[in-house]
Amino acid sequence: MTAAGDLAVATTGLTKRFGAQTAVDGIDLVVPHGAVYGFLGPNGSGKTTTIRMLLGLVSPSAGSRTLLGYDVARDPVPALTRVGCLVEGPAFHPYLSGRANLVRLDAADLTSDRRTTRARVDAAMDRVGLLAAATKRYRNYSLGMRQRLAIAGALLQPRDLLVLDEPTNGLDPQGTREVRHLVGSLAQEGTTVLVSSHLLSEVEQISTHLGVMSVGRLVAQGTAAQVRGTVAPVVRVTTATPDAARDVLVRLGLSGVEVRGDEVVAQPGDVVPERVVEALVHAGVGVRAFAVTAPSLEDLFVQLTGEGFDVSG
Ligand SMILES: Nc1ncnc2c1ncn2[C@@H]1O[C@H](COP(=O)(O)OP(=O)(O)OP(=O)(O)O)[C@@H](O)[C@H]1O
Repeated sequence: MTAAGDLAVATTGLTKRFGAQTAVDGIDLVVPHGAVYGFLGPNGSGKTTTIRMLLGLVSPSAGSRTLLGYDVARDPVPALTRVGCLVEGPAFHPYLSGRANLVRLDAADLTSDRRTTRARVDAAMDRVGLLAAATKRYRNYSLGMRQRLAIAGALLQPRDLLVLDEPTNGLDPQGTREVRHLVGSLAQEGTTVLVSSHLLSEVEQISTHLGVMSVGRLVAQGTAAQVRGTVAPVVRVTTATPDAARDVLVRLGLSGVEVRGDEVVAQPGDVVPERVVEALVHAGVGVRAFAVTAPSLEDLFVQLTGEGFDVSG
């Protein structure tokens, strides 16, 4: 058991009820220092509510949470001082430059040192690759640049932990790549990052750890490899007649049988691969390819949450 002090984020039985609805149901988050923790789940599964509790923006109905070893309820100032966050994004002024917007944002932070504002603003803009566009008006920024500016806003002070709620929501593929790249490089410098998303493709390439939410519960958590290991292997059959193949797999007793284009994917359970191939051939299904593989992240989420995830924007 790891002590909370060794973890960047730890929660115990964290719960939030809204009236009769339990939006977050007793979750125990474990985010080690240095991790990029992909906090995944379909819309409405409780990610934002969890993040708002972590940041002290709403109080939990039950349970506790620590950030960087400090209890958020008891010691909010030390807990939150070195935590940068992006939740619903700051409101930037369209007619001011990116730099002027960050100066305004810094002025709103009562703890910041005015003498160093300019240097910190430029360092943050440089960090997110926007220094060359510092004097450009915000309204002329692309979506990716706007989001990078928002992340720069979270970097005006030194941060050990960044909490980003759906940072690529609404971005085009180019903007998504920019933000993903930025998160990856911040992590390489040693900042722990908790990043939420309902889109698999956004976080799977950069996450060292995953937590998967489904209807308020944390249904899987661990290193990316551990989480993948919690689910069973899948068989994949590629064929010109996927519907016929699906019927064979269902008759054989495979579970989670799903047709995806010319591929049929299922969990074999106790049915050995030889038996599957034999039954397909016997039923006259032309098999182009057959494989037993570790589940893709998409398979994983279907198994864990019972829902398909959006694979892209
Ligand atoms: N202030 C509130 N009052 C009542 N219900 C709320 C409130 N905030 C969230 N909820 C409900 O709690 C559940 C979880 O919402 P939450 O926003 O945390 O999910 P999410 O996983 O972040 O989804 P999304 O990606 O859509 O934000 C939802 O059913 C939502 O309607």
